[in-house]
Amino acid sequence: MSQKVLLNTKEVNIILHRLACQLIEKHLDFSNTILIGIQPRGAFLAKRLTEILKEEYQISDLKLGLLDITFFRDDFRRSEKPFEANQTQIDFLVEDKNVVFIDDVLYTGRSIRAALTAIQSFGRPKSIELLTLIDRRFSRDLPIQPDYRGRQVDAINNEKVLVKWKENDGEDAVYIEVKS
Ligand SMILES: O=c1cc[nH]c(=O)[nH]1
Repeated sequence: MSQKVLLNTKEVNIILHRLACQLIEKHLDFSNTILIGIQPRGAFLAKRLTEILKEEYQISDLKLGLLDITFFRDDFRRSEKPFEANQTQIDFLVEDKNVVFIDDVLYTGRSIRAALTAIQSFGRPKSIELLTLIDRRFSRDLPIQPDYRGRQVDAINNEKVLVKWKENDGEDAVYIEVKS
């Protein structure tokens, strides 16, 4: 197994700021917008973007929720091991809101398909967009594409993209891991 750096700490930081600015361009004061981090790893990205939007761009009216998709996965019944569910925390109405799903890696699109089903329990959003830090190009099983992307990467099937966050993994960085 070998690892190569795709994005270092500085590059991750620059991309986070760009993504925050792109969200501001589209959502202005965020009064009608809800950011939803897809559990588990999208939550780190969603929290980071929220911090940047609040602290560096003075967006005060931000609503951040976390969505667990475990029971909505299409392989849920196929797994031999029990899945471990994460917390869903959405403390506001989703009805008629502009929702932005936030996840770290977009790969097959199946997690986002599950999230589209899961969010329906909370109401009917006006719109749903997708923001991802890493878009693994040509890897999709479903017709799902990001509206905001940090970096697009062509990774082949024996490669895995690993996104690390300093609060959880000790550093902000993205690696490509090649299984030998
Ligand atoms: O490469 C991949 C694919 C899905 N999820 C990841 O975290 N990495």
